Amino acid sequence: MRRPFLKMNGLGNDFVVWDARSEKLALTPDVIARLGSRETGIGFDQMITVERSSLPGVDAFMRIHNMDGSQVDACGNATRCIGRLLLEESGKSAVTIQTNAGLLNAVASGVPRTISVDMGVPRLRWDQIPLAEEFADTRAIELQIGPIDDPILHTPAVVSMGNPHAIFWVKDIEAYDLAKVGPLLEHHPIFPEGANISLAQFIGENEIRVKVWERGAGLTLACGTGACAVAVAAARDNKAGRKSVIHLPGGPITIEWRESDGHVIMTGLTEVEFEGEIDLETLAWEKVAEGDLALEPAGDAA
Ligand SMILES: N[C@@H](CCC[C@H](N)C(=O)O)C(=O)O
Repeated sequence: MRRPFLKMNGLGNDFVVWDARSEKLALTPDVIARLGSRETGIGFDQMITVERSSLPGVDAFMRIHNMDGSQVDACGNATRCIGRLLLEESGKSAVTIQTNAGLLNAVASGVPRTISVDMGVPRLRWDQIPLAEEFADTRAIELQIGPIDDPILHTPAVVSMGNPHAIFWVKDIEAYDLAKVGPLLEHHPIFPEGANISLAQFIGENEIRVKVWERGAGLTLACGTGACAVAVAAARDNKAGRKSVIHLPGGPITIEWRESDGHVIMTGLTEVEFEGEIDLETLAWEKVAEGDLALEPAGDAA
């Protein structure tokens, strides 16, 4: 059985997107991991399945799997990509996407291929992250790796954007081997559901350089929820204002933690890489059309 898919990315954080609104699709974690492998499969950081939502007024439900086959509740970059597809398809000025982390609204930003998503209210209590033990203040929790008297990394801020994030403030993000320390921190017992691990460095007023080791996916070029979590952690600690530009390896993303209602608004670029088709029995796949095929021509990003 051949099935079409789209390959998209948000600032280089890449996805295979299935439209399962009229024809259901259920892949096992093992098949997802095989498809996600850049050696043997299509290769992606996350797999997104767009399904019908049963909620009135909601445009679609978005199911998210990491490349290792695990299902998760939130993915910022993919929400912008799916928001763009639904906006272009419907011609509406705003769409609502149901996720397991809540309902998220997406609008076109006015800049070609650049979408703004209301990511909702960050969750800051220890049991919402979740953490394995109680911390009254989640701006800097007691956690360190490396020698006790000379830790490599210590006292991260923790934030949930529907998924768990730990943020380590450092002077120079390049001074750390995130591929080495990321897996240790992702699976640290303080995080019962694992965590996405960010290194964050101030490079100017409200300008932060960030690298993310993603739970279930490893180092990615960008993590949208990671960028939101960093911006919230910075503003919460008075290290930055309510609006920051987060510079990820894949490019910049603007995050505003809105004063009026505490919602986090994420604005950044999306890209359609190609359309493909796959035989779901053999997993043999091919590209059928390349390039950013959707409506708007390329332009400068925000
Ligand atoms: N790339 C994402 C986050 C995807 C999920 C994450 N790896 C997790 O396990 O929570 C983003 O753009 O937010």
